Amino acid sequence: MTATIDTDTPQTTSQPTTHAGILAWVTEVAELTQPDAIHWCTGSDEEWAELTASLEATGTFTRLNPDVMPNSFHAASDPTDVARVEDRTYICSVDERDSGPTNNWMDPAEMKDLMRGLYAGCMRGRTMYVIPFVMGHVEAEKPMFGIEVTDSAYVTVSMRVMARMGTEVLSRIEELEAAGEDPQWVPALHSVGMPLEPGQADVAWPCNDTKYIVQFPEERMIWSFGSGYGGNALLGKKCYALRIASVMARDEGWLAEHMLILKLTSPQGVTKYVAAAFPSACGKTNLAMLKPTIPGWTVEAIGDDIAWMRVGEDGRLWAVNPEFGFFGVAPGTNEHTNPHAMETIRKGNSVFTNVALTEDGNVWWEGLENPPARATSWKGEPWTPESDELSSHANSRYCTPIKQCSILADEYDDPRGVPIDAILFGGRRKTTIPLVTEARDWNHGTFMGATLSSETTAAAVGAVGVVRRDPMAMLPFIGYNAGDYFGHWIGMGKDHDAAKLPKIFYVNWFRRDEDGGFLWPGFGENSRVLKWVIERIDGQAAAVETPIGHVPAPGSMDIDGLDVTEEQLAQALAVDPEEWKAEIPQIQEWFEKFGDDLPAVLWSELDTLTARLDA
Ligand SMILES: Nc1nc2c(ncn2[C@@H]2O[C@H](COP(=O)(O)OP(=O)(O)OP(=O)(O)O)[C@@H](O)[C@H]2O)c(=O)[nH]1
Ligand SMILES: O=C([O-])CC(=O)C(=O)O
Ligand SMILES: [Mn+2]
Repeated sequence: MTATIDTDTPQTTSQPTTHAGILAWVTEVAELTQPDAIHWCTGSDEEWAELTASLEATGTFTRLNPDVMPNSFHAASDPTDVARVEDRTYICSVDERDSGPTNNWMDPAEMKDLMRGLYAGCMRGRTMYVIPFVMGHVEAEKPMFGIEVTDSAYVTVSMRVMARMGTEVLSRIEELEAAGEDPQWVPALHSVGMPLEPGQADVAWPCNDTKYIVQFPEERMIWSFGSGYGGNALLGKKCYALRIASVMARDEGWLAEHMLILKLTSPQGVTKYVAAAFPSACGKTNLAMLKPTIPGWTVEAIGDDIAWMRVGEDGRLWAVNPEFGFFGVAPGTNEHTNPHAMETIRKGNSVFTNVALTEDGNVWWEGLENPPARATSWKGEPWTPESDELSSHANSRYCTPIKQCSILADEYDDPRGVPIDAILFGGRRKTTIPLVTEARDWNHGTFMGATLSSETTAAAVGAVGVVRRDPMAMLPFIGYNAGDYFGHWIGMGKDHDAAKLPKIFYVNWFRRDEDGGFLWPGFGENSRVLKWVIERIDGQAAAVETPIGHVPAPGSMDIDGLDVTEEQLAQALAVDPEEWKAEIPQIQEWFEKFGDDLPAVLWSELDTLTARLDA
């Protein structure tokens, strides 16, 4: 289907669209980037077979043993291209003020000049793939279309797992056009930035030391260069569904958030929906697929990374997961921590990046059961359990179709989504933050989100374990001025009946004792916290009022059969006024960054907290 020929005009698979705007843009990109061939993606199984075979041929993919991981592949990245690059990520708004103090900014015209220089001829010797995709449902009231153009077959294969894509999407765009509507689509340009000269052999993981991940918020446009890593290159995910969508959400009165969505059913058959924002590699996937340890409770997954939430006619906040797959952290995933993820993965049709490859054609990573006697590490070196180095990168990932998840809730397929009862904010903090705290009201909950702090993880390039403010777990993903973003959150409570909006809670699974051990066992045991949250909403569980909000009253949390001492639980739940007083100047410094753009309500919340701690 895709032919590679050496002429000035790229060979194109049969022209699949009559859409003038899309054709014009694809032509413009091809003229700039000079690919050898253009491939319009259909999303078919044949195309998957063709692309994965070509990735095997270039050494990017190793096919796994079909008896253990059917139709699945191992990939190892260049060792320098393993995570999101936050210092190379830009919000190029027309006005610098609109990108705010938490984003990198460059004048859009200047950035385009610079990047056109990088893109010029950058696809020489390669095929340019055109991926029509939709984030969310094609049948949504206003479908959120995108066209990603990329010179990476790895990205194309991964996009097929992570988003609804292909002919079906293009047909829907054309159909809406024909009906006289004006379907919007986000142009998303990606290149690994490594052209091939005639005769030059390719490498398994092409990329470029120069990287730019750029959002043009007013134009709703994305330009990415130099990286093949998920969050930098699968442009439907962080770039569109969070950065660009957060701008759309601000303008249109909804929320685009870094949140999981789960459905919780009690032994009495009462159903609740919970959304939770934790920073990257801080437990969203694990909570979304939780296997409760308390009898009679069930969790079904709806999403593990992104939630788009709109207030419905009933005044409630309705959430959809715009994605189609899981791009999950591999290390630490096992039969105990996340049995449902393991079951999902074992069905195959997956891409594993930067994990170890075993001699029998399987994958392995730190934390998984049954370490192999010998394996090849993610760096391509021989590895044994005695090796000093890790077998897998700390941010190694599996990319797996969501439909394979046996606990996927039926509501996942409903374009209206689900009405959210509770929002959890959470981070990775060794001290200070209790296991669970309930906000007094929407504004207090927004304050909790706006001051959320967490230790940095391997999901982004840079130091790991450094505490930083990560508001609503969205620090790297807010596509505009974070001060305005806080204002938008406050506004949601003002413009709507706050009583019908979700109740907000702050959780911390990561608090430690003096010896550095976790005070709370986490994973399936987090169902006990979810139960308390639901019982608070229903007015059943008791709480104690503290300066920072309501925490579980002694005896109010179900700890039946839990292997935790009273002392440990008390420590996990403790509110230490001295620790909190030490937070105040840090929060103050954080808020000062935003100057006059910080909503006054948040300053009042800080004053209230300070006064309560002093009382
Ligand atoms: N101690 C403890 N660790 C947890 C818990 N839940 C998750 N983790 C650890 O958190 C890390 C990654 O969590 P994920 O669920 O994959 O993270 P995520 O929030 O989905 O991350 P992104 O995909 O990067 O947005 C792994 O190292 C897990 O072992 C928990 O309840 N307790
Ligand atoms: O973006 C990625 O590559 C993975 C992810 O979910 C995150 O970092 O939050
Ligand atoms: Mn994420």
